[in-house]
Amino acid sequence: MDKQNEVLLNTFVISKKKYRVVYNAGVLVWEAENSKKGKISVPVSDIISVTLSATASGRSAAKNAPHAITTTYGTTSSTHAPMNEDMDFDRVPVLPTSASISTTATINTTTTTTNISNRADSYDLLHTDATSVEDIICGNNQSNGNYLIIHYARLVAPRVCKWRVQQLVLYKNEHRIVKLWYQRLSEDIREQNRPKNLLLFLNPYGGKQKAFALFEKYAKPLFKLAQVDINLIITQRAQQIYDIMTSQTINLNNYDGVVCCGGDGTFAELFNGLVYRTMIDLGMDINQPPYLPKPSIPIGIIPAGSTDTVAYCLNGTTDIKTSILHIILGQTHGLDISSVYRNSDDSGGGGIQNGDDSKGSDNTLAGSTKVTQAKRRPQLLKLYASVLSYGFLGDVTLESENYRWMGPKRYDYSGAKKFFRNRGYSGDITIHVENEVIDDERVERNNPHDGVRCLENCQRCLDASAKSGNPIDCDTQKVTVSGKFLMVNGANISCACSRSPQGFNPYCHLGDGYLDLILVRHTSFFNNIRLLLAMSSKTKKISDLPFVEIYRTKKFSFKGRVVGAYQGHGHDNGAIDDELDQTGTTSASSASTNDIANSTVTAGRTATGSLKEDNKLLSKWNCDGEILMDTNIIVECNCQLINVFRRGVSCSDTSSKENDPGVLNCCGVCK
Ligand SMILES: Nc1ncnc2c1ncn2[C@@H]1O[C@H](COP(=O)(O)OP(=O)(O)OP(=O)(O)O)[C@@H](O)[C@H]1O
Repeated sequence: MDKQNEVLLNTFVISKKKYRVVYNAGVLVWEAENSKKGKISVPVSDIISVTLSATASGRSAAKNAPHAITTTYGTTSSTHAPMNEDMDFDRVPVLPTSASISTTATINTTTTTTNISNRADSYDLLHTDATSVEDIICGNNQSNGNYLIIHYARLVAPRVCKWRVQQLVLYKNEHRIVKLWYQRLSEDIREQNRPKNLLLFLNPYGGKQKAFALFEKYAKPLFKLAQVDINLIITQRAQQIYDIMTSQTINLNNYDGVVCCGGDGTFAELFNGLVYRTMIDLGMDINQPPYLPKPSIPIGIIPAGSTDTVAYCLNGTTDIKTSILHIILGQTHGLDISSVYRNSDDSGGGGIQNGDDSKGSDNTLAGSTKVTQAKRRPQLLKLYASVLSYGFLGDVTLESENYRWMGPKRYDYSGAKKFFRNRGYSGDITIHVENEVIDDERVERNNPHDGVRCLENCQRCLDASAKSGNPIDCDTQKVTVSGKFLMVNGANISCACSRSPQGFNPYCHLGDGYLDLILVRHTSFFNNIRLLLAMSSKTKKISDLPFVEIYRTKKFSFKGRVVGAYQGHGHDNGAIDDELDQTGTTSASSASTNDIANSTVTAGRTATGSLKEDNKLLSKWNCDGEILMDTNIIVECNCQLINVFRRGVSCSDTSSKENDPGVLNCCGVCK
């Protein structure tokens, strides 16, 4: 019979009670006989491992097998003590499954070149037929075992999106039947598209500097249970992940994925390195690439940083076990990545990828030299996944680096200092807004306030993925916004985190190809307090505040302005600031915005003052937590440029109006 239609149906004993157990069409269902308790079902895509055992606990002599770990610290190697078997596992006992297959379960961390053949061996071992694997795993005694131990992942706390490993122990006195179930489930698990070999970078320096301890405690036992080989590289310095990824010494074809254990900065190094590596492999000019190529290998993040915004937005939580489980289960989805380019007058400011700019090559603020500039591509500075922020957040990041010894508290300290100063930052922003004509009326195509969150199986992201190779021609209008801002933020994702559950905009999507540009005008100190309260609220959104504007766009450019620098005015709450707050403008046209007030000059082009003094009056861009030295930039969102291990967030709040079946739902942030 066709395997898909073959139904396994038997009675097993679970915790001394008889259960009817069915396995059909990739779903395992168990239901107590003579009980009103409901059925429990688990899809095979959530089953992590299945073991045949002679005992209900699954313990065997193999548990005591020594476990050597060799870890690469940058370029030097050292050997660790055997792995601690008594790790927190949500009280699920660690089974002998992988412990007995030392080549599989060992965390292989010697240099990548010497490691490959070992990993290949272990991989082959895992892919031999079920009987021989069973013999290896269980030993002769245990191959006659009548216990089938199944480990699976389950969403145990839907409101906070937490997943955990659960254990199901099935017993039957007929070994033949238990073995049949074991073989069938093992086979179906092997057919799942899951990573078997991962390259893992660990940043021991980020967050509370506990990444290695967290890895040992949570990641190692889970990878061991799922029989995933890990090549672990512990970083020794900043930028090392980027350097390793872009060096051709590492053969990415030997891995099913590259994962990092750290914060947003560590993840940024990883995907920057991966995209640049892809450009290098394709022989592209990495400084002025004509387009950004999609890497073929998926990446993942195990949160161990300070804010862990990316992990929170991918999984709806910064819970480390949840992230590891999603990596193990191997589902991947596209994630938008935004690219930042230098916006210098001679860069042309346009001509970046997708032919999108063939129409808009005059996207620098001065649009006069269209023909010559269209051919020049601006210089690529950096890629980011969460947010690019100018003004308040840029200054906080810049200053907080001086207090890294404080750990995550450094942001509170620097943030408070900057908050009380309430500085404003002047600039001109040109936003490419897409329009469509409905009933003879030109309306904005993308509404950032549409109330549609990015949840599991997000339709908006699925549509974007289907269209990405086939861009839709639409009417793009340039909107110019000038004035003084507390912050200018280009949010690639909602940027929610445990401290800001709604982030900048809870309706921002992970893979729709658009970023949300959030402009917070410079206003009173009282309004800043309102902003702070909204940012930390579970229900309020900052877009409800009258001094916050959100634009959904694929592209924007920014030029900072030094205001009244040589008129003897201070820039912190000075009279001129108030004056300029009122002159802040928004105009929807493709006209140049060079006609700005006489008292202002565009950064880097001051006529009388020194560049150094100008720079003091400007802010810096915070790009995924790192500082960018360029002020004048062009930003583009690249639809689903990278594939990340994530499942998407299932929404638990069924009472929410946003989750009506009729409303378009998608992946993102749990309430
Ligand atoms: N061994 C190391 N020594 C010093 N710096 C390192 C090392 N390894 C990585 N780094 C750098 O540490 C920086 C901060 O790391 P990361 O962003 O992961 O932590 P974080 O800033 O505490 O967390 P988050 O970004 O989530 O707030 C990264 O930019 C990375 O380049």
